Amino acid sequence: MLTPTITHVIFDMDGLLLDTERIYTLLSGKILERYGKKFDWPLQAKMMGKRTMESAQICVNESGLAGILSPETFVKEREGMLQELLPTCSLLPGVERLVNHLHAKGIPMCVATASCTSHFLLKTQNHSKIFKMMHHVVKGDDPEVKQGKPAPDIFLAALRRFEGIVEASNCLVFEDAPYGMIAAKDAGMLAVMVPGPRPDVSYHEGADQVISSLLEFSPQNWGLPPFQD
Ligand SMILES: O=P(O)(O)OC[C@@H](O)CO
Ligand SMILES: [Mg+2]
Repeated sequence: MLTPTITHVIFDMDGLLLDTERIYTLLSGKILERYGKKFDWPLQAKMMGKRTMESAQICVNESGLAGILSPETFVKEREGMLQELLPTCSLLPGVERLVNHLHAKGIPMCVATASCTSHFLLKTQNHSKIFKMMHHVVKGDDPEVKQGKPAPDIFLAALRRFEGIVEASNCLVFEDAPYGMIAAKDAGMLAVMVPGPRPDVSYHEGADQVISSLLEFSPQNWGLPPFQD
């Protein structure tokens, strides 16, 4: 295969840069338990990458709680626990090494996350060094993002905010979620999936490469400068 020429990188955030999906899983499970329901991976896969109210609506509907638990109540019951736990999130393996490397080599990078601004601030408050290296961040509540993932809007908005004219085909997206993968591919970009600890390969559909963590990523395979170490 010809080595692609990647000139720009777009990072998803939850479950890709930060280990926040475990917090969402824990809290969604806690709330559903109160209503005698279980939170499982197929449901999580439908929620990952979705914006707050969209993911709450999916959770309530798919758990058969429509009419019993409203998405607004679900979000309200979860909010207090999120405020407490989100600032405790850590960087996922390989993030610091890759972001520092690309920054040192002058590769423009940005973040495209379904996270709303208030949650973004909680999640990143202890990781400013990493996020300072991003050229820009597009969040789920950005006015330009009409539709959330799996629509390509957020990645197209991220593309437009780089300096100069950048081709989607020269952009590499890193994502953990099936809907995020669809969004990246529909935006005309190349995409590496880091699916996290889940065995079900059916969710890897459409990825140009699947790796178990960013520690496995080889920049030179994408036309990016190789690691020195
Ligand atoms: O950062 P991403 O993975 O787009 O998702 C955030 C969203 O799942 C949390 O509300
Ligand atoms: Mg994600």
